[in-house]
Amino acid sequence: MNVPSLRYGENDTIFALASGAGRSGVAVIRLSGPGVRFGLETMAGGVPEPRRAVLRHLREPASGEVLDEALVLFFAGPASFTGEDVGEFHVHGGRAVVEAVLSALAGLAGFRVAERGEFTRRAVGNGRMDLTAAEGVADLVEAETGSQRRQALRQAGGALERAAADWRARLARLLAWAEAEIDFPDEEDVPALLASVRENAGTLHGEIEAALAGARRGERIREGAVVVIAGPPNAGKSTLLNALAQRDVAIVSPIAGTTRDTIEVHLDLGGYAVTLVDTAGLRETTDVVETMGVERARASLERADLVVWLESADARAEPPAVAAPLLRIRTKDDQPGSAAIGAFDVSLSVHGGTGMATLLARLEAMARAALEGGEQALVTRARHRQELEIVARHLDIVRGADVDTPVEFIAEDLRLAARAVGRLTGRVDIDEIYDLIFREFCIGK
Ligand SMILES: Nc1nc2c(ncn2[C@@H]2O[C@H](COP(=O)(O)OP(=O)(O)OP(=O)(O)O)[C@@H](O)[C@H]2O)c(=O)[nH]1
Ligand SMILES: [K+]
Ligand SMILES: [Mg+2]
Repeated sequence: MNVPSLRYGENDTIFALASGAGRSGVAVIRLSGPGVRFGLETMAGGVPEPRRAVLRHLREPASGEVLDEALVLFFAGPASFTGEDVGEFHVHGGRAVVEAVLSALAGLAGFRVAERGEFTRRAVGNGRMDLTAAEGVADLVEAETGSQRRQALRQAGGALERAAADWRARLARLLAWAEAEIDFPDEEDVPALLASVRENAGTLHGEIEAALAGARRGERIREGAVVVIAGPPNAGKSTLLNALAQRDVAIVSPIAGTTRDTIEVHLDLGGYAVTLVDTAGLRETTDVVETMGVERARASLERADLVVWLESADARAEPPAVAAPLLRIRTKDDQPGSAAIGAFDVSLSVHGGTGMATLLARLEAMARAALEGGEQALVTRARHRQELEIVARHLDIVRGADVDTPVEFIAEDLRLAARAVGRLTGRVDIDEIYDLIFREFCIGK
């Protein structure tokens, strides 16, 4: 595979702390590259049998001082995560132990600290996985909810990689037919050949449209559905946000116009990731800062997957027209005059503790309805969607071609479609795409 080269030291042996920073029971230090055997011999007194954990003293190479007693593992390339020789030290997770082992490694010839995502980048470079699977690995590390974990696991396991490889192979075959026709034109065969190319392009187009149909759910599972709390000033929006987040995130006060910025909180709603957004109360105002807050609130309403509209007896207003589904809530149920508020879906009082369970159940049901099945989605990022939309556009042109369409035009559309699939999986030279993706990784992955 053709992979952009790293800025420096592709042949270096890289190492990093692969487990979390800070004190822990066990810390895992990972090494990968041509010097791994040498590193294990120098520090652990030998190279263990592949995939067999052995207990060894780790020594500082120069002084021979014992740094720790560690579990040592060796994975011989190419049957390893990166495709290179890989080693692991499972050491006691104290800061001084980790520091000592890392600085001993740094002293070995040809060894250096890994860049962000470099282990996975090498895995892609060595054909162990494609870019979409690498993105799945990054998502797995970031997963906060069950649905995110399941989706990431499928993707890291190559669900989109396999589909894309199949699409690309079929596009290549169609392209080969079209190019053969350009090189060896045979007037008689043209209609039959064109019919076959059109039919195959149509089938492929259908499969890609089906993948795109699940894209929104896939992306929402990954990023979290956006639930926006909105309403007039003092309706109790920030109070509700704090109650749902179970901590004091937003300032609450009896002064109308307290919240100005949007405040975001990540919640796990019945296994689905949700970003809950508190907004400034919507009203006409001459206060410059509050006006900016109201503008931000309106922008949030536009990107909402669900709007939770709050009203109370002392803060009444009709909701604005929004594209997303809207849940109308009557707050401060404990207040006199609440009954005067008509049409609402849930009535609650954060102070009185009533109605909260009903609201949570409604929110969970709406999240489930919006996202269920999303963990099966192939398309989980805007990047995937954008490339596949390009593929679909070109295939749509090909399937609609007629006898008068020059075969060169058909070939060009097929080529552009294949190139977009190539960008999706990383089987092209595009440094920016790599940088975009691997920037999200932490060191040691
Ligand atoms: N009685 C009663 N008062 C409440 C309840 N919830 C909130 N309040 C009060 O209503 C006032 C406004 O609450 P906030 O949460 O700041 O309202 P907000 O909608 O965020 O207000 P802005 O940010 O200014 O738009 C505060 O004094 C809260 O204590 C409730 O359930 N019952
Ligand atoms: K307030
Ligand atoms: Mg507020």
